[in-house]
Amino acid sequence: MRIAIFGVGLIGGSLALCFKGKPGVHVVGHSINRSSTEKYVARGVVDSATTSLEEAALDADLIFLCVPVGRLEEYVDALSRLPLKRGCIITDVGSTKASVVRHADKLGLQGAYFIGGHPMAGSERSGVEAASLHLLENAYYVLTPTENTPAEQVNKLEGLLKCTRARVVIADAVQHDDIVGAISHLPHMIAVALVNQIAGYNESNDLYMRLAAGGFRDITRIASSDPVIWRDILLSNREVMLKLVSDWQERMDRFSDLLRQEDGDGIAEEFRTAGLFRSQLPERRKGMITSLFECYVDVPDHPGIIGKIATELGHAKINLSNLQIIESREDVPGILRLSFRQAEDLDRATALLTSSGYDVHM
Ligand SMILES: NC(=O)C1=CN([C@@H]2O[C@H](COP(=O)(O)OP(=O)(O)OC[C@H]3O[C@@H](n4cnc5c(N)ncnc54)[C@H](O)[C@@H]3O)[C@@H](O)[C@H]2O)C=CC1
Ligand SMILES: O=C(O)C(=O)Cc1ccc(O)cc1
Repeated sequence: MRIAIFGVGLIGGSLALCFKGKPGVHVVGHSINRSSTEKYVARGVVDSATTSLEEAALDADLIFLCVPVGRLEEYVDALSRLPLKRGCIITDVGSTKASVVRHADKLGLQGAYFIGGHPMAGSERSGVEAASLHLLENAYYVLTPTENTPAEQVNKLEGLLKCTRARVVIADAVQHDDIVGAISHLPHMIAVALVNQIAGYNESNDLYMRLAAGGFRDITRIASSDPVIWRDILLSNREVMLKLVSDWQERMDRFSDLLRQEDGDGIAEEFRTAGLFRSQLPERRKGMITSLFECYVDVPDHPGIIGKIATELGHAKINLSNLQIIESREDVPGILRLSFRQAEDLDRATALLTSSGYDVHM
C-alpha cells in the first residue's frame, strides 16, 4: 500500500505518522521545496519524499491533500491529468469542503475517486515540527462524499482511517461549512479581533498587556494560528462567514442596547441562556477547538512543592502536558494549573492528588 501526502505539515505530518511503520505501507511525502522533503525524511515522518508531483502520485493507493485550502483545487486539477492507479482514493483535509468537493465532482479522475475529508482536530501550531501521532485520536473526522461517490469507496477510506483512531462522521459538504463556520471559523475571527482590539489599547498603556495574563491568553490561543492557512479558510467560506459576522454584530448590538438601557435583568438573562446551552455541551471529549484537560490545585507557596507534585504524577506515569502557577504570593495559597492531553490522565491525577491531601478542583 502506497500512501502519498501532499503538504507534510501539522495535519499531513500527523496523518503520515499514523500510517508510517504499518506492515506493507510506504508513506511518500511531497513538497514543492527540496529542503522540506529532506526534513520530512530526516524527522522520520515519511519513508521517502519528493518534489515531483508525478513521482509522489505514481502507484499511490491513497492520496492526502494537506496543503492550504486555497491550493487544493489546483492539486486536484494536477492529479486529474496524471495516470493514477485504478481505484486510487484522493482525499483532502481542508477546513472547508463545499468548494473543493464541487470542483472534484466536476472533473473526471479516470478510475480514481475523490472524497472530501476534514479531521476536526488541530492546533494553533503549524509545520511538520508540530505533527503528532496522537493528534487525531478520538477527534471527529468528517467525510463528505457526494451522490456520485460509490459507497464501497467511502467504506474503504473509513477502514483506512482506522489507524488515526479518529471517529468518522459522514456529512454534506455545504452543511459542513455552515456548521464549522460557526463553531470554528467564527471563533478564530473573534479571537483575532479581540486580540487586535486590546493590542490597540495597549499602544497607549502597556498595563493592558501586563494584566492580560491567564484567562485572556487561553481564550485567544487560536488567534496565534497560521495567517495563510486562515486567510484561505475564511475566503473559501466567505458567504457563510459574512452571514455569521452579521449575526454576531446583532448579538453585540443587543449587548449595547442592554447596556444603554441599564437592563440588568436582560444582561443576566443572556448569561443564563448561554450557561444553560454550554452546560449541555458534550463534556471532556475532543471538540473542534482543542481543549486541554485541566485541574487546579491549591498549594502552599513554599519551595519544592511544584517539583513534589510533578514527581508524584511522574511516578504514577501520568503525563502532564503543562503546568502553570496562576497566582503565587507569600502567605496566600498558590494555585497550580495542571493540564493533560487525555481525560483519563486528568481523572487519575485528580484521584491521586486528592488522596495525597491536596485540594484539587476543576
Ligand atoms: N491547523 C489545523 O489545526 C487544521 C488544519 N486543517 C487543514 O489542513 C490543511 C493543512 O493545514 P496545516 O497542516 O495546519 O498547515 P501547515 O502549515 O502545518 O502545513 C501545510 C503544508 O502545506 C505546504 N504548503 C504551504 N503552501 C503551499 C503551496 N503554496 N503549495 C504547496 N504546498 C504548500 C506546507 O509546506 C506544509 O507542508 C489546511 O487545508 C487546513 O485548512 C484541518 C484541520 C485542522
Ligand atoms: O487550535 C484549535 O483548537 C483549532 O481550532 C484547530 C483547528 C483548526 C482548523 C480546523 O479545521 C480544525 C481544528
